[in-house]
Amino acid sequence: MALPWRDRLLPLTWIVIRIDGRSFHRFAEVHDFQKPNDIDALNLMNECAKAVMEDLPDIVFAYGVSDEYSFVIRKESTLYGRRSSKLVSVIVSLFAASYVFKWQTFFPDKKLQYPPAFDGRAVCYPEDSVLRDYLSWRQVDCHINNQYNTCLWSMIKAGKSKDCANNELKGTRADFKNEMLFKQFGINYNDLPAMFRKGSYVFRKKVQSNSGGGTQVSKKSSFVLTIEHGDIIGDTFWKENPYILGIKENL
Ligand SMILES: Nc1nc2c(ncn2[C@@H]2O[C@H](COP(=O)(O)OP(=O)(O)OP(=O)(O)O)[C@@H](O)[C@H]2O)c(=O)[nH]1
Ligand SMILES: [Mg+2]
Repeated sequence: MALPWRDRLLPLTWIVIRIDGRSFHRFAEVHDFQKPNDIDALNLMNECAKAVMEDLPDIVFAYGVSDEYSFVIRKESTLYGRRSSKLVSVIVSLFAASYVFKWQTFFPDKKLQYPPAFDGRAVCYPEDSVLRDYLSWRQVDCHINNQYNTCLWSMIKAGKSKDCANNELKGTRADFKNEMLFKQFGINYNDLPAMFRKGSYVFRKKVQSNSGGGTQVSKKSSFVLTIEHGDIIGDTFWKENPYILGIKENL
């Protein structure tokens, strides 16, 4: 048994717990997910992330793509004594249980064929800028994979074998793929849903409301767990929402 202090994550650092679906290549096949993106499956992932964040307020942000989700726990958190095994296992099991619990809502006509499983790992990021770099990296990965898979499945749907399509795409650049999608398949890549191109993120959105009446109207703000899709690379998103990570410097 690991000694508890060995399991403790470095104090005052961002903790990122990344979970990933186990053998989701097979899971997607067995459950006949749309290729390359299944809207219902992605929405189900997003709702599971939201459920995890509802349960654990110390998670301030989550970013998800395909079968993975990264949960960001605030620097000052002392949740479960910052024990890695406890944090990872609680988040993974809560996510997997939510996936089964909510399955029927997203797939009312599909039976869940077997229990899904997720793995998880914890990484600490002491610097705010490195946490932002991590999130940008996951979003770049989403873009690269999605652009590749959109080309691949357009070619396969047009009659090419998977091997042949993979060979044709090997080593090609982003602009080549964009042009191929447009010229051969009439797809303007930028018109595809942002959820496919940019992934999804969950955070507590600040909403302003008026309270009181007559001359006593005052603005009140509250925070609502929200799922959105868009750019989190660069400063714009974080400048517009500085309260999410509480990072004010260097913006
Ligand atoms: N058709 C379809 N497949 C998806 C979708 N989202 C995820 N997947 C599948 O899930 C896989 C996720 O990739 P990985 O996590 O690298 O592979 P994995 O099969 O889950 O294997 P391990 O994570 O190593 O256990 C993708 O390669 C797809 O096959 C989707 O929306 N539609
Ligand atoms: Mg996986």
